[in-house]
Amino acid sequence: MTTNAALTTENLAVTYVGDREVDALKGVSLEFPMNQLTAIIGPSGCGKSTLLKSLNRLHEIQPHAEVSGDVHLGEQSVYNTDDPVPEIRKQIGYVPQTPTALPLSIYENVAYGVKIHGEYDSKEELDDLVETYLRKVNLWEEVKDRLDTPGAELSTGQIQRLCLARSLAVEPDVLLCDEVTSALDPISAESVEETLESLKEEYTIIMVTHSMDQAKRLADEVVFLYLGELVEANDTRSFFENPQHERTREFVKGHTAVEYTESGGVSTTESATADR
Ligand SMILES: Nc1ncnc2c1ncn2[C@@H]1O[C@H](COP(=O)(O)OP(=O)(O)OP(=O)(O)O)[C@@H](O)[C@H]1O
Repeated sequence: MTTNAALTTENLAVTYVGDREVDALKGVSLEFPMNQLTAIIGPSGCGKSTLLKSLNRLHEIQPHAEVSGDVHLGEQSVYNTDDPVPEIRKQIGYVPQTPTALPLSIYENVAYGVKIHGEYDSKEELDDLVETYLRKVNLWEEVKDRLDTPGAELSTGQIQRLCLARSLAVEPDVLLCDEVTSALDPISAESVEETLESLKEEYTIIMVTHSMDQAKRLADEVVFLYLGELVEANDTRSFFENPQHERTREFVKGHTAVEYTESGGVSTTESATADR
């Protein structure tokens, strides 16, 4: 990967210490290049969401998650810092899988974070910001005549783009996207993909996806995890056309599945899927 990294992880490990101890992430060191879209892929349960959420300490809202190692945003440590967590999450935004509008108008959904952080001087400036970010996510033309109506009245795909606009409006350095198209119908998913495509030149985006087709279409870089370990990180073309590791080759050609056994261990199987 390139040395022009927006975000780096150093030996990042996450263990869930609830009823059953799970080493969900095992010492992952990675660089996420600036102004590129990186897709995190791998079989179910391999730690994709855990990695994504640990990048802005979102896993901390779950009980029983222990972390070691560190994440750096540029030179700044995400874990060894006195900065309040909301400030970190402003710099490293997160868009969840399920599109959820705040119980506010379309306008206020976008303005929400900007108002909380107090980063505007006048109503005109806020109006401009709302328009700018609705345009960035290709939603302005669809909603400009009904900005005062509830965000929740939009379609699911529109709400997901509204969520993107809300995250972008606080000007994050990095945007984390957790399977942001998986809850959408194909047409809405396509419009969100088009939005991500248009944003990736300007933003550092890190996206978890189950779809290898989507990773091929959208990603500049691909990170492949397997049972909590980093197997391979490479540019998308090299990753799919010339995988360096046998495990990657197996996944790319057959889609490795992981199943948990009754004793709590894991077994692996190969199965062809339509999702490639
Ligand atoms: N809160 C939790 N408590 C205990 N174990 C957890 C918790 N969250 C995740 N895990 C376990 O950690 C491992 C990694 O989970 P994670 O959700 O990160 O994987 P994933 O690759 O995102 O999975 P999927 O593709 O199915 O969404 C799995 O074994 C999962 O069961």
